[in-house]
Amino acid sequence: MEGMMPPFHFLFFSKPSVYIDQNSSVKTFFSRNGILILGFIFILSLIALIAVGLAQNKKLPDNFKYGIVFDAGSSHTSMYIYKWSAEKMNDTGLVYETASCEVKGPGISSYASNLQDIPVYLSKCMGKAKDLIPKYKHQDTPLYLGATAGMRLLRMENEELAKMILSAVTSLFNSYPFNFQGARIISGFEEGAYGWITINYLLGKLEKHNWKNQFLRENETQDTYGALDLGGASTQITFVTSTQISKQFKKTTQFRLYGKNYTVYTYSYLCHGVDQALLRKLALNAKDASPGALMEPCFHPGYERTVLTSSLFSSVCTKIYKNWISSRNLTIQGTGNFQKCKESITELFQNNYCNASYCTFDMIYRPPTEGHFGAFSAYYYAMDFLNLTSDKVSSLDMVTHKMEEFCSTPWSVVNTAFPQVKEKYLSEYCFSGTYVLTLLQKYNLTEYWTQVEFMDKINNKTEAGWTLGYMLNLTNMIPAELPQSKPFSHPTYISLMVIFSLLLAIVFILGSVMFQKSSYFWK
Ligand SMILES: Nc1nc2c(ncn2[C@@H]2O[C@H](COP(=O)(O)OP(=O)(O)OP(=O)(O)O)[C@@H](O)[C@H]2O)c(=O)[nH]1
Ligand SMILES: [Ca+2]
Repeated sequence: MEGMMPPFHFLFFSKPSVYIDQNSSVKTFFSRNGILILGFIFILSLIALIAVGLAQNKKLPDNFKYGIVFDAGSSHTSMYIYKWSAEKMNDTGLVYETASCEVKGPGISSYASNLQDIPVYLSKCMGKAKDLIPKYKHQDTPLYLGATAGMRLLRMENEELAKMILSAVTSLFNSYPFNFQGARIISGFEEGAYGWITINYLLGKLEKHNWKNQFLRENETQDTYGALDLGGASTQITFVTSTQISKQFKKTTQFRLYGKNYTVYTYSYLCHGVDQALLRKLALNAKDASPGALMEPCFHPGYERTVLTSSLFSSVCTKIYKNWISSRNLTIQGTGNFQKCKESITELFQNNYCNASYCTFDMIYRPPTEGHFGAFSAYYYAMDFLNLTSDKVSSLDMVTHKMEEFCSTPWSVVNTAFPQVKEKYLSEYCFSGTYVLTLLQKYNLTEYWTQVEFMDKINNKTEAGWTLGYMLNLTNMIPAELPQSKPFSHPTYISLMVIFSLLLAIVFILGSVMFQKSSYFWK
């Protein structure tokens, strides 16, 4: 019987078999105990591996980070609180808006003559930030305030006053427990560029994963969206261009994001925001007004608004018209005529021209527009209210027809139909809708109506605007190079480790058994 295969239950540490030679009892003792020890080590290793795997994959308490940005615009100030997972901060699209707060009152530039009111103005939203962000995160939460066109205009008029407003904000924000990073006037160039970053980051256009969770390479990324922002005092247009632009124009910037280079054209037209445009239009037309009255095609028939003419000329954007009339009361009377309204708005743009290699109005060089555009702020407010967003209305003719109908509707009818809408907004939708169409036409974008998407909150969460891009940039949250992707996800890695360790252990035990068996065989 010597040399025969031992029964399989030998593997399970049965008594030494009867096949064993009496002389080899010492050897048998060692081999049996060796297998016992190996088996023990095997079970221990298995338990350890499973424990490591489970511990590693245990859901960790959420480690979120927060950032606060105040957008101090010309017409009003808003606060946005952003939130993201600390582990995934370099992925795209993962930072989102978790809360926002509308500061009650006008734009911050109107506080030039009452600086003492700035703490009251901002403290309600700051209180909200303190309540919403967990206390132990306050010190790590960056806080920024960026002021835009309203403050740019004030700085042109009185630099000292603009500085005093920012100092008042700085001393207030320094008294809060957040990591305050400064209050400043951002340039129109930054406003356009950060708006472009925001929408492309949120739309996932900067880098993409394919189905294997690998990053797509340079020429495989999706086309980016151009960004159109229409504020109260300025408007920005920003898009990636393939046109070779002479350096002298200084209107482009290079971004390297997630390993890809972008040549981005951006320009901010000061005084072309919707409030300043209306003021310029009224100031321009006031010279031809019969004493005390101004007929206005951009307001509904039956609408009346009385203004002091000096208020029309108080802005830097309208000062050039100042000498034409002395200050008096002026009653603006709506006539509700879309075509006339459009003609009068067209007068606000000078020298519109576009050929194959460049376009311009107001003598500003612009390469021809390319691709899709996301239009936000006042573009969205007007077109959304009028139900004229490009996904609802397919042709420019339809838009024109609807605008003609809306502008000619008597004010009493409009006012009764929308009692919940603020009078300022409601009375100006005919003007702002017409202004949006004219501006898009000046950009040569109305021919491609369906390529303009009017957007508000992207992914139903995060408002389109410059603030998110500003914070992403200042916190270095968008890497220049593509992050290296790992071949396996963490759970897959742990599972594979367990399986292969098990296999190794089994092979090892089987090997020792076989070795032992073969030693019987050669006896
Ligand atoms: N209909 C409507 N209009 C709004 C709303 N919020 C702001 N506006 C108006 O839309 C215009 C543009 O507003 P914003 O985009 O906030 O402008 P801003 O940031 O204050 O101005 P800039 O400094 O030029 O960027 C202004 O005339 C506002 O009064 C809104 O919710 N609905
Ligand atoms: Ca703005």
